[in-house]
Amino acid sequence: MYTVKEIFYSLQGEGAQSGRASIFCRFTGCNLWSGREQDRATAVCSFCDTDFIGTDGQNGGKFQTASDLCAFLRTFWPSDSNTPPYIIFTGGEPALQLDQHLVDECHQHGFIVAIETNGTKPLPTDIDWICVSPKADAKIIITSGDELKLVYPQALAQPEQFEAMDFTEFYLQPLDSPARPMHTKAVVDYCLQHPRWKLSLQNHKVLGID
Ligand SMILES: C[S@@+](CC[C@H](N)C(=O)[O-])C[C@H]1O[C@@H](n2cnc3c(N)ncnc32)[C@H](O)[C@@H]1O
Ligand SMILES: Nc1nc2[nH]cc(C(=O)O)c2c(=O)[nH]1
Ligand code: SF4
Ligand SMILES: [Mg+2]
Repeated sequence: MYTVKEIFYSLQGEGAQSGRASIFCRFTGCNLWSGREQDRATAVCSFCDTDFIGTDGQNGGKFQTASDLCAFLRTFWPSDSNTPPYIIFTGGEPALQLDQHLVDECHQHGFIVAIETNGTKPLPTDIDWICVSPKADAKIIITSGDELKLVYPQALAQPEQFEAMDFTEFYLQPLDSPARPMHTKAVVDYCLQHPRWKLSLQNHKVLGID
C-alpha cells in the first residue's frame, strides 16, 4: 500500500528540469522530521517548506497497488499528448515508499520517472532522473545521480563536500525563510565564484503555482 499526501500537475519549479510539465506524487512521511511544528527545532532536517502529514492534500489517499496508483497518476497528464508523462515522486521522503514494483509499473505505462530525495535511503533501480538534496546532519548514501541540489546555506554542509560525488549537475537552492533574499544573494555570489554550481530558484513560489 502507498500513502500519498497529494497529487498535482504543475511545472517542475526547481533545478535542471525546471519548467517541465510534471505530475507530482507527494508521499506521506519523512525519516528526517515528523512533520509536526513542535518537533521542528529538534529534527535532523529543520527547514522543510512542505506539509507531508496524512492524506488530506489534493487527490491524496491510500493506494492498494502500484497498478492502482499508476492508473490514477496517468489521469493527470493531458490525454491528447504524445509526450511521455513525466512523474516526480517527492514527499516527505519518497524513498520510504517508492519500490521497484512501482518504478517498473510506471515504466510499463510509459512514464518517465523522477525522484526528489534526501539521499539517505536506498533507491530502486532504473529511476530516470535522480535529484539528491543532502541535509547537513544526515549521512547520504546516494552519492551518484543526475542532479545534486543543495539548499544553501547550511553551516555543516558546504558545497565543496559534495563536488567529488558522481552527479551531472550541481545546484544551490536558496534556503526559503524570512531571510530568503539574503540567501539568494549568497547563492549568486557563490555561483559566480564557483562556476561548477548553478542557481536553482523555486520558480513555483515566484509564480504562485503548485
Ligand atoms: C520537500 S523536499 C521532499 C523531497 C526530499 N525529502 C528531499 O528533501 O529532497 C523537496 C525539495 O525541497 C527542498 N526544500 C525543502 N525545504 C526548503 C526550504 N525551506 N528552502 C529551499 N528548499 C527547500 C528540499 O531540499 C528538496 O530539494
Ligand atoms: N512546482 C513545484 N516544483 C517542485 N519541485 C520539487 C518540489 C517538491 O516539493 O519536491 C516541487 C513543488 O512542490 N512544486
Ligand atoms: S528531508 Fe525533505 S521532506 Fe524531509 S523534512 Fe527535509 S526537506 Fe522536508
Ligand atoms: Mg516543494
